[in-house]
Formats: sequence, C-alpha cells, structure tokens
Amino acid sequence: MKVCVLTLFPELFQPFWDHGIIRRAVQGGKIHPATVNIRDHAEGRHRVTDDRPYGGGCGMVMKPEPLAGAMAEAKGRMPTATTLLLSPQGRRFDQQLAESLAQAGELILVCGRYEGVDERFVDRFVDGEISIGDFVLTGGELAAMAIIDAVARLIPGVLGNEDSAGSDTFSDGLVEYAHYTRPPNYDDEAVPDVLLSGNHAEIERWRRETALMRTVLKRPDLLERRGVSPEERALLIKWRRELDR
Ligand SMILES: NC(=O)c1ccc(NCc2cccc(O)c2)nc1
Repeated sequence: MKVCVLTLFPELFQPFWDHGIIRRAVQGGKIHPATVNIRDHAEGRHRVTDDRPYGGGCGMVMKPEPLAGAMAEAKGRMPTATTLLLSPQGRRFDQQLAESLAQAGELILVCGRYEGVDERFVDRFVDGEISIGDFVLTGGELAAMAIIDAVARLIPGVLGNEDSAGSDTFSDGLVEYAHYTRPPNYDDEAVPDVLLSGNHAEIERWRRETALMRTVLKRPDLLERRGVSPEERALLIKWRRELDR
C-alpha cells in the first residue's frame, strides 16, 4: 500500500515509520510511505499556509492554495489514490473501516491544523472525512498515524502469523478473551487451569465464552449491533441465573 500524508509537520512521521511493526512493514515493502510538506507549496517570503476566517471568529483556517499544491504533488505520485481528510466532523473510524481502507492500494491523508481547512479545498479534492473519535486535536497528524497503524496491520504479511489479525479484539464482534503468559503463578495469582491443559477444544471454548462475558461486562453496545447466537444466548441466561442465585 502507498500512503502519502499531507502535513505541516512531516518530521512527526519519521519516528512513526521507524519503529516496530510499521518499520518492518516499510522495510518489507508492504507500505510505501511518503509525506508532503504543505508549507513547501505556500507562496511568498513567509510561506503562509493559514489566514483569518471570513465572517470573523477566533482561530485560523488553512488556505486552499498551499493544500491544493501539496495535493497536486501527492496525486502526481499516486493518481488513483483515495483522498481522506482527518477531522472531528468525519465518519467515525472503526475496525470495519480499517478493513476496507486496507483494500485501497493508495491513500492520501490530509492533516489539517488550526480550526480546519478552507471548504473549497474539501469540495474539490477530498473523497471522504474520517474522525478517530469525538474530540478535537491540535492537528490531524496523530489521527493519521492511528489510521495508518490500524490499516497497516491488516495488510497481508505485515503481522507475520496471519491469524493474529483475525483473532483481534472486535473480530467476530466481541472483545478479546483474557491473555496470560509465564510465570504460571504471579503474586499468588494462578493462570486458569484450562489454559495449561493442552486441550485445544476446551481452550477454544473457554476463549469464546470469556470473550462473550467480557463483551457483556465491558462493551455491551457491541452486542446490540452484533446480536447473539442461540448458543451465546443460552450461555448468557445460564450466567445470569448463576448471578441471580
Ligand atoms: N477526531 C479526529 O479524528 C480529529 C482530526 C483532526 C483534528 N484536528 C485538526 C482539524 C480540526 C478541525 C478541522 C479539521 O479539518 C482538522 N482533531 C481531531
């Protein structure tokens, strides 16, 4: 996947490309990252990229021309790319959207600063707006990194053992089962016996059941959307009876 980020702070992305799974994905040619510095496309001696809002009000707005110039450079490299603006008004990012973005061959992500970007740029160049949550950041860069990270790990070959993306939290719509590793006894707390039993059918059942229970306890909203199978419903009723006893 080719990903090009339009930003006023390209240097923010170097550490991101240089660490962990992302670094391995870049080295392995699974991700081809690029940044375009919006300021390089600003005219004049001071290379101004923002200005006061028409109609008054506080804060500054990013000017359309430098953004358009940066976009032209990005599109020059990636003519068929999907262009996404990171903004609080955007479509809420989730694992499902990460899955669909992972299918896109080329992505251009636009990181706004200040109060936002001139609407004429959005109308002319932006295919979609994405938000990583209902909060405002000083810039779209951290949102862009979060999205690139979530998408990159879904690209085949990036995670290595393929199935770990499949058994993610939110896969099959439940949160993840509890994880344990050595030592077998920590601070007088043992590991559930079933996990040491080597009985893989029992272990799978225990994992499915604890994922369901943890979803009920931590994220019941996920169940509303997903629904439950007859077997899961029977389990939930059994647990409720045990709780009510
Ligand atoms: N929730 C988010 O994903 C998110 C994204 C960006 C951001 N700040 C930059 C910005 C602010 C306003 C408009 C705009 O186009 C860009 N803040 C939060």
